[in-house]
Amino acid sequence: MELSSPAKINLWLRILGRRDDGFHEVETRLCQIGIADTVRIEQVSSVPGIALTCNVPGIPVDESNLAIKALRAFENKVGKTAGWRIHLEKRIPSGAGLGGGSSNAAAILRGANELTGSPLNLAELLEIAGHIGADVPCFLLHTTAADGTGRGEKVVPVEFSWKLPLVLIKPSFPIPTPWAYQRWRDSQELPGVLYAPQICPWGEMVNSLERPVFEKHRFLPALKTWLLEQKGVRAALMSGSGSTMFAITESGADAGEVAEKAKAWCGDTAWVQPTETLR
Ligand SMILES: C[C@@](CO)(OP(=O)(O)O)[C@H](O)COP(=O)(O)OP(=O)(O)OC[C@H]1O[C@@H](n2ccc(N)nc2=O)[C@H](O)[C@@H]1O
Ligand SMILES: Nc1ncnc2c1ncn2[C@@H]1O[C@H](COP(=O)(O)OP(=O)(O)O)[C@@H](O)[C@H]1O
Repeated sequence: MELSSPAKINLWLRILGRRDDGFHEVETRLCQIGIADTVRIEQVSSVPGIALTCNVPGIPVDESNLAIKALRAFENKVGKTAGWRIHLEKRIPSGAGLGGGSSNAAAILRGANELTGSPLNLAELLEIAGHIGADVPCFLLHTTAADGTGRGEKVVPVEFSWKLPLVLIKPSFPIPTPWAYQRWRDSQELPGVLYAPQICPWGEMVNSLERPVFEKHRFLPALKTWLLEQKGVRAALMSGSGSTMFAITESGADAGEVAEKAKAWCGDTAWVQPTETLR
């Protein structure tokens, strides 16, 4: 079975405070976008085991891979094991704040469930997904957008009718999600950088994690400021815990032009990709 595993951006991510369990209470809107991995999953035998391959070196293919974590969690829930083969054809950059690993985990849950006669309902799949990662449940819903609360794992579907042209810019450095959250409370805003919500027809775009991440990675506030000065850019924001910065443009043509300028501005260190939100 072959499944598409889309990336996401966060149109907003507000941290409300730190919880007793060490996680942070958030309010976020996650929107799927037109960049996707391809996940292939098949049952190959009744002898228990998981063989995972991936086209990108550096992505772990051991038990730490979220795709394997998802399949293990699925088997534990249904109480059966089998021999599985999984292949990940990655296009989503890793450590990018685009939910690539989380999306792969959701695709594996969907695929394993379908291949075994759908023993689990959506609520059961969502419950498993929430224990794999905060960004996994949103990819199980039948809408391309979701609002997350709690750790981000409590999701409700959102009918999102905007097809927003985007430019994604991911610098060469990844940002570990735990690091960003842990530094949020004691972080400070840098002078002259826009952190305030950007009021748009599709919502108030803001990301609380910009404050800790921008303190350390000064390239990102400089990039955000530069993007907001470009013709045709309506808004710019970091996605999730970063390092991807995205700009929403007036048109697809503007997105293409800003992408070309961004490649020149960033040099060849960044991954630059025009795309759009799905609806
Ligand atoms: C929820 C867990 C962990 O307790 O499993 P269960 O214990 O229920 O089974 C899951 O592993 C899932 O946590 P985790 O694997 O860390 O993945 P993510 O949700 O992506 O979070 C990564 C890390 O970012 C930080 N984080 C993330 C989200 C959030 N709202 N607040 C945070 O502080 C935490 O340090 C967290 O450990
Ligand atoms: N299937 C996967 N795809 C990508 N990264 C994965 C996967 N499984 C585990 N990882 C690890 O998770 C981290 C990044 O996860 P990813 O979801 O791509 O980034 P983000 O959470 O920032 O969107 C990296 O440390 C990577 O090694």
